[in-house]
Amino acid sequence: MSISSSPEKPQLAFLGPLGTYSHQAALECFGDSVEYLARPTIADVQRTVSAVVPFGIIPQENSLNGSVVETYNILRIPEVGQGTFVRGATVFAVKHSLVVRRGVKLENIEKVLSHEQALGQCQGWLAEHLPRASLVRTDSTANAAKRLLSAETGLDPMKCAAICSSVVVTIYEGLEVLEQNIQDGTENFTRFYILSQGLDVGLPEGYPQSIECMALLRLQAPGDPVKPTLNIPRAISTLDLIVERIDRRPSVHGRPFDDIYFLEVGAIPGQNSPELSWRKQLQQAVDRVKRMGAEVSALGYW
Ligand SMILES: O=C(O)C(=O)Cc1ccccc1
Repeated sequence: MSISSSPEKPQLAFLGPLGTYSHQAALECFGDSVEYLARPTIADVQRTVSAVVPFGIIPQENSLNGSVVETYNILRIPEVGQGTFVRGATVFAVKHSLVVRRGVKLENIEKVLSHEQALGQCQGWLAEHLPRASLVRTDSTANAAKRLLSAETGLDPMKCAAICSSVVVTIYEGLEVLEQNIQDGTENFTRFYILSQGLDVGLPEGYPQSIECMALLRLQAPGDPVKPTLNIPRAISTLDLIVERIDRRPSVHGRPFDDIYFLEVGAIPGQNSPELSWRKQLQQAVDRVKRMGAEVSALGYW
């Protein structure tokens, strides 16, 4: 669904429907400089980024609940780092509400619907206030809220609640906020990656331009099972870069425990040679690790 129709604005795909945290984070970053396109899942956001829709935003990590698994699963696919690239990161403060159909009381609630991240960020509150409720995963928080309004079989909306932003009650008629700030901590932030089609497309107007100094790498042991397994810690130290975070997901090759590593890296201060761009320095580091037999690709720079 688009909420603006100016044809000259570039399009940006986000995890919809309207009212998700992805939507709010995107609005905070890009305001009215892009045309927003809601997609039903995080995977659909990545698939939508193309020559026609050059930008996307996907949740990457939450300060209470950790990495967004669906996003890291997507970062495993070869298309990321070839056509689609990570071009930036932004942090958004997340405050969850318990939202119900108007009139539903806490004692009526048997099921709580939300994105798995939101369910994880509110587990303490749920254990204390709704210990017997069953938890239902949805593709997004605002999708959970919308489902309270549909006549879905197996879901009695008068016995359900959604965890989402209180913003949804201003978008979808018939809902109300029962409880506010139910996340397990006063501080709760989600970090999002900005995606673009191609590496050299300029980011939308208004997005803070900065000197590139970060990158996301995907690192994996070689595919040939007869070769000795790559020493991952040694490969990481051979990069000789600041490693700001490491994530790990099972390999798409299907070899048990042969994981894919994701590294956010930056240059070591003072080691930058001024005549070499960050991308060239990174390429040299990647080549060093490739010579050790690793499969490495840069999934983006910012
Ligand atoms: O479902 C949403 O609203 C999202 O944007 C994903 C998400 C879920 C919970 C916290 C932050 C982002």
